[in-house]
Amino acid sequence: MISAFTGQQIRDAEKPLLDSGEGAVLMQRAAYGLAQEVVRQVKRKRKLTGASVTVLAGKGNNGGDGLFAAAFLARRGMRTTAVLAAPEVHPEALAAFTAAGGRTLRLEPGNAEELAVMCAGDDAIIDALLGTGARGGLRGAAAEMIASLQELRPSLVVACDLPSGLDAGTGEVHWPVLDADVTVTFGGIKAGLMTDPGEGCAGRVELVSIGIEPGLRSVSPELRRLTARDLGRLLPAPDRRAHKYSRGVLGVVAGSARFAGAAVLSVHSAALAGAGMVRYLGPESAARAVLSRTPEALWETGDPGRVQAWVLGPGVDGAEQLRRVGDAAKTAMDTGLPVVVDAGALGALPDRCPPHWILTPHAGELATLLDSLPSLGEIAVTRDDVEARPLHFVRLAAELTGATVLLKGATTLVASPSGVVFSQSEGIAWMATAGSGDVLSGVLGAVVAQSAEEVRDDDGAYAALGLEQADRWAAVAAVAASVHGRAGAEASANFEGGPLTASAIMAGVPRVIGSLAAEYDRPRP
Ligand SMILES: NC(=O)C1=CN([C@@H]2O[C@H](COP(=O)(O)OP(=O)(O)OC[C@H]3O[C@@H](n4cnc5c(N)ncnc54)[C@H](OP(=O)(O)O)[C@@H]3O)[C@@H](O)[C@H]2O)[C@@H](O)CC1
Ligand SMILES: [K+]
Repeated sequence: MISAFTGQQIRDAEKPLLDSGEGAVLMQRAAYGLAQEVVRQVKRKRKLTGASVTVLAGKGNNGGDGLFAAAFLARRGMRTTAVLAAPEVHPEALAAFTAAGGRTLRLEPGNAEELAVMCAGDDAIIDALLGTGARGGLRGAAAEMIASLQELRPSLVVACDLPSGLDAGTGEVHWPVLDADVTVTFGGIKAGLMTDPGEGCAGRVELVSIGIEPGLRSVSPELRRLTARDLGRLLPAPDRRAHKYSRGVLGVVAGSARFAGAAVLSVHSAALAGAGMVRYLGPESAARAVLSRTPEALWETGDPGRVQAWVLGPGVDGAEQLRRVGDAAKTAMDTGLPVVVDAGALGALPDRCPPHWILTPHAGELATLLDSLPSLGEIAVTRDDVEARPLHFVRLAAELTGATVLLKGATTLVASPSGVVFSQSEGIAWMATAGSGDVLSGVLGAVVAQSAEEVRDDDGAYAALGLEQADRWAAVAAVAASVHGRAGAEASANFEGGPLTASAIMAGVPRVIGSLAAEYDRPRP
């Protein structure tokens, strides 16, 4: 599992080392790691000697890291320029930079655009204006220069610790921000690099170890991300004694006469993601479409019989389907079954949900959901608000509803009611397509139905993540989000990176699950 921390958590971990006089050593390690990454990137395109690099240096230690890194690059034969964005910058770093032969220019009111044009053609730019000590975003000439550079699209931007203007803890962004190709981050990954909009500005994230890591081991991370290895361990797989009922039976209330496709996608995805059986509840017209795509499913017209989990809501429309949603929700509440609540069912929630109810809104649906909660008071939340502060709002929704909340997006966040948050980002932009969410609901339903026992087992794979039982449902949802994202990314790769349909995402699910199981060397069923 990858852990990410707030700027403050990182600074707290640094403190004992700073107090014992090791600050300069930490900075050297950070600067060396940063310089090495620039070397690697530049060498992919050309010879290092004579290549040009400009470091944009702010007044704090982030600027210090950048200047020390540039001094190293000057000694490796690169043509180095420092644009100093403050009257005073880190004095030792500046001295090292000048001694290595670097050229310095001062950013002043009036020369921002000229400097941007000058360095936009360089082989690399290091953004070392603001780091974890930033309050708010770039201002004045620095903001002007960054805005101009962003328009000029430089060929390689390496952010020092984090792109300047990004909040290290929340991922909230104070524009303008220069999009990085690579962010070299020190000591621990900053949470703002694993949640939007920050993650969208950070490019690839490289972690450089500087020696503070032992101090972070006992810290509860701000964000968690499951790796392929975690997924291999957590994904359910049947054993030899399995039968279809023990495997996880999923009840699905989805679709309607108008939106039959949502039911088709949700049910078929659940079947492909390994549910032992899927029971479908809906009108005859939708049921016909469901059964023609998934003959394995059962159309339930009366009492649906036993299930291990429910999916409620994709494509539901009209009083009849809403009544089925209400009936299933009541049964689930009475019997303690896990439920995935999507789309049309999000408006039919009880006042308080348990953590094994997983809500799956996108940003607009989350805004509507929050607005409908009396506990939020008079505050109105819009889709733009959620998109600007997804980590804040997904946590708030989980806290106020009591449910686990999965917020769909380029980076998918899943929050437990107590505030444990997972962030998965395997998907690709082509997945923002009609029906993609219906596929996720089916995959999640199948994973939930198969995992319920494992989640409750205090010696099981979910417990091994070190989470309380109520928080483990967020990990279950993260597993499904990751499978969905990987299926989309792999399907697009099969089309040379081309566009996707929801059906193509769905078709990729079994292969992803199979290859992830292999990742953990788990015997195949
Ligand atoms: N600690 C360590 O040993 C290690 C730290 N490391 C590195 O240090 C970075 C953190 O350094 P930092 O604490 O100096 O903060 P940083 O972000 O560089 O500068 C902020 C300064 O700028 C100012 N300022 C604030 N907001 C502003 C704004 N919007 N616009 C303009 N100015 C603004 C503010 O000054 P003030 O205005 O308060 O006088 C503040 O002093 C960290 O990201 C990592 O790269 C690594 O080397 C590993 C070892
Ligand atoms: K920076």
